[in-house]
Amino acid sequence: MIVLQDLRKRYGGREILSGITVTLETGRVYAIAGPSGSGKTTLLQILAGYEHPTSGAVQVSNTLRLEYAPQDFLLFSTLTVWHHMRLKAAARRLQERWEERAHRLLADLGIANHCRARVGMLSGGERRRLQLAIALLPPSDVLLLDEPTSNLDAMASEQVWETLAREGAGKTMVICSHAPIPSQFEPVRWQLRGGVLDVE
Ligand SMILES: Nc1ncnc2c1ncn2[C@@H]1O[C@H](COP(=O)(O)OP(=O)(O)OP(=O)(O)O)[C@@H](O)[C@H]1O
Repeated sequence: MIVLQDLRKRYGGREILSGITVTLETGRVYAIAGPSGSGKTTLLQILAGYEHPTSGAVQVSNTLRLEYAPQDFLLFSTLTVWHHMRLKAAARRLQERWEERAHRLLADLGIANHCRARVGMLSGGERRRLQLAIALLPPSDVLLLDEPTSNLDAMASEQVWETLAREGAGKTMVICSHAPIPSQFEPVRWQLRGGVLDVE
């Protein structure tokens, strides 16, 4: 379980998040929509531990394994797709059969044929899918996904949602997206507006 208690975030004099209190239940999917600049990424970064709130509390059980797929590409342009999977495997100390799993994820996401390509050569949509494959590679309990289908056409988006439905089964997922999240996820739909989170 993840609990946010009166969470506030200010940048300079501006309050981006204005007192968010919510409980995220294990195994549920949370879809966060909201206008550009409303603070969706900021909220995900706080959940991921990349940003600190200005005030309020974030309680995340320390047994939970979180993986975060950011909106910006945190990738190395001179390394290949496979190098990135290898780096993630090393960072998470994966041992058994991670290569097999990595190949399957890349295939499911439609980028297996780019395994040996340098990331600098990939399109925005291919980078987006690599970013997701990296987040999905290790075992996890919570997936924090920022715009998982941006830069993707309808077919590639479909591949992403299918992969997330399979790989995310039983996990808590928090997904920020301007695109609608398929109803098969039965998401709790939130709107972030004016620093406040409303259930739709
Ligand atoms: N490190 C920072 N320093 C100062 N301001 C920031 C910082 N990070 C974000 N902001 C500001 O906070 C606001 C919320 O940004 P955020 O990226 O969280 O919005 P968002 O809802 O994810 O937007 P989008 O839908 O366009 O991705 C924006 O006005 C942004 O300029």
